Amino acid sequence: MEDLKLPSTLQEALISSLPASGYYVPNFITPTEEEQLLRKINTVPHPTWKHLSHRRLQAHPSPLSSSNTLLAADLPAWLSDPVIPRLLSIPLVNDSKDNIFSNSPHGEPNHCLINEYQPGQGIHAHEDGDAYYPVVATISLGSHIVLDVKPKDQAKDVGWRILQEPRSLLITTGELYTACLHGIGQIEIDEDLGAEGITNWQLLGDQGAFSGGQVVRETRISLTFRDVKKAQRLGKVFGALGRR
Ligand SMILES: O=C(O)CCC(=O)C(=O)O
Ligand SMILES: [Fe+2]
Repeated sequence: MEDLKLPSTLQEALISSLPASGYYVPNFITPTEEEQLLRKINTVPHPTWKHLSHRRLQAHPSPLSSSNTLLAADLPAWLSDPVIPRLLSIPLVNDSKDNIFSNSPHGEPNHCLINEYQPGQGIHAHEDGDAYYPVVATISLGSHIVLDVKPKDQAKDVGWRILQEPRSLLITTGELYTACLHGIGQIEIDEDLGAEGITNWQLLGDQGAFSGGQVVRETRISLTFRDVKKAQRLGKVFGALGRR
């Protein structure tokens, strides 16, 4: 049995050097769970992947409509279990029943984007916008990656680098979601890894794997779980059409 050591509250996982709030949990899933997820993701029928120039992606249960509405449906069980219950099991603070999605419109994630990056691929600096409740829970599979974060306010000449190990969970919310941009460099080797440049260095599960200062990327898959604010059940959509 592979043991998981989850933090007893999210405060233990707070990345304190970042604008509020980012949380990092190494080894959020086991190697066996990682393998099972990768197998599922890689055996979905080919058309499910949307190919972009610098990555490919799947949207579950489906992509958002042009008005940012989700056709509400359950996430596939292989994607939601055990990840979502585990995520919701971590209290925000001591002696609280609240978790990171307690105040979101649906009380839990209803959407998951799966991004795949080959070494040398990335995603330009962007914000995730207001289609979603401002919490993103990202699980990394297959390889580490560095997420670059900077304030939207260009006058602020600062930035942070978050190292995401395989099997880790990163939660971005608060100011980090609303006032910052995030992106992933299109490079094959991450360099300058260490306590100086990596903002979550003290929270890593295996600092030793990165202490040489540089690591070659392999194929990395991210699962980004979010709560889409506008979600409509199919019955309601048809009902509305019928009334026209
Ligand atoms: O792959 C990641 O970790 C980031 C993906 C991302 O920023 C997005 O899908 O909006
Ligand atoms: Fe994003």
